[in-house]
Amino acid sequence: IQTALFSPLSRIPGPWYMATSDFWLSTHLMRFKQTSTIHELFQIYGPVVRVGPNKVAFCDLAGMRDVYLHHKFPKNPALYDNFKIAGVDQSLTLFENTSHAARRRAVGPHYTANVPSFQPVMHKVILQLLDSLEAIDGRQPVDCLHLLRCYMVDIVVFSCFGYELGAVQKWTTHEPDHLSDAITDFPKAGILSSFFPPFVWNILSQIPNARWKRFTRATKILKEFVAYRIREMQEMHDGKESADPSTLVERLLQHKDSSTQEGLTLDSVVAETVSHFIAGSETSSTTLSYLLWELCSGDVSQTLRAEIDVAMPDPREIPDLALLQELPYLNAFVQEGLRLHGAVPSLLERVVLPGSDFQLMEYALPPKTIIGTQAWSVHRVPDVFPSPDIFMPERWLSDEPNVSMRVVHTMPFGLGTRACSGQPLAQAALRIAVAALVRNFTISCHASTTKASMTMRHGFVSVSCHSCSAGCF
Ligand code: HEM
Repeated sequence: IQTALFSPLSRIPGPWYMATSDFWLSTHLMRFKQTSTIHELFQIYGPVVRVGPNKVAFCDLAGMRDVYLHHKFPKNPALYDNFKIAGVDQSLTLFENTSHAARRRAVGPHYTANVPSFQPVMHKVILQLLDSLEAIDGRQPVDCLHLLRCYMVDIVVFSCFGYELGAVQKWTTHEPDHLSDAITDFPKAGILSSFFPPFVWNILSQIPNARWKRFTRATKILKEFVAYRIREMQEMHDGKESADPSTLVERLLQHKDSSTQEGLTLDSVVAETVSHFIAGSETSSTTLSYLLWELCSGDVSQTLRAEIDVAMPDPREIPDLALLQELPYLNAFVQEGLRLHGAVPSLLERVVLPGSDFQLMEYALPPKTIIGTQAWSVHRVPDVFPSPDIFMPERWLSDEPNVSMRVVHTMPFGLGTRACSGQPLAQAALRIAVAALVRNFTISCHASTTKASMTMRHGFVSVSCHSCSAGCF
């Protein structure tokens, strides 16, 4: 009664029961439906909805800019602490803006400076993937999400360590790949474990089933892999610093804070690197799977194929990134895929700071209110994106009216200082894979891949609950 009727948030519309307890929203989160539930609430209650005793969701451009760009409110620790790596912060989870800015100075330049130099390896991996598919020759359907995850794992591991893991090769030869499994398991195990006290989770993790044990030990597997490779790199360099660090780990090991001159602890380097494995592989491969799903429809794939056939005369010669980034229909296709199927569609929760005197539309929000918007809803505002549920790359072509308005209404990589640092790598990997696959294959859906099987399930990132849920092609 107190929180529903007498809280400063009681003027904000929303279902009455959601104002009484966070339990209701959690039930949707547990069923991987929080994002679509909040989207439905916007349609019923309007652009500002109270979704918990202390939580407000909104879908409004001015609010979006205010929260993420102007006020730069810190992240809600209750959500983001779940992504700490064995209790250690990484850039996604750092609460406070100053410590985040320092970490970002260590990480950010890696992706802005080095991505073009990763191209030879990205080309090598995608050619291995083409070879594997050619060997199958359309005789059986391919679980694309799994294969594309291997593609991304190979790229992200190379970007972190300069080491070629061979995940796509292992996929081809059916070798077990515990690292790729651990990357997939990590977010699901994180969500599941957050519903139990640690001692109960520890007991559950003792259940004697090999696959279940690996699931519950996902963080440990990732940490051990990263720590081992870091030791190997340190021994290789034998204390010598390379002048121009080309891998993420080298950059993190060399980093010194500009004011204190202190470096990062080894635990922080491990946590930061593990987080890039997870943030980079699952997100990009899910988005790629959805792009393939859209390619199964005739018109889009024909227009894209016509453009790529010209840009890529030799099907085995992947063009330079600079050229791919100039292809208007490929760009529009990727942009539209990120709009409809971006892998982080959910509430990016922030906390209103004391003293900020924050006003969201006509509502004054007290300090410590949790607020956020979600890409899923922002990307479906019908006034900005007519027929929002239809996949229509044409809406991004530069001669279309209102393209610049659409650009400011998109946030697949988040917004402001906390936006995705890996965006240049993701954008490159998406373009290279789409161009190579479209130039070499005709893609069609297996009977098991339906609209229902492709319905997105989302926690914080979109998750696939069984191996085929994001597409057999
Ligand atoms: C299509 C692919 C991707 C999507 C849709 C995506 C989306 C996002 C979003 C929305 C955020 C901000 C989350 C927030 O505000 O809470 C984020 C953060 C982050 N992403 Fe990505 N991401 C993708 C690929 C990647 C890749 C390839 C990497 C690196 C290998 C990466 C590394 C990160 C990191 C380190 C952060 C934390 C940034 C910070 O707070 O400083 N992401 N990503």
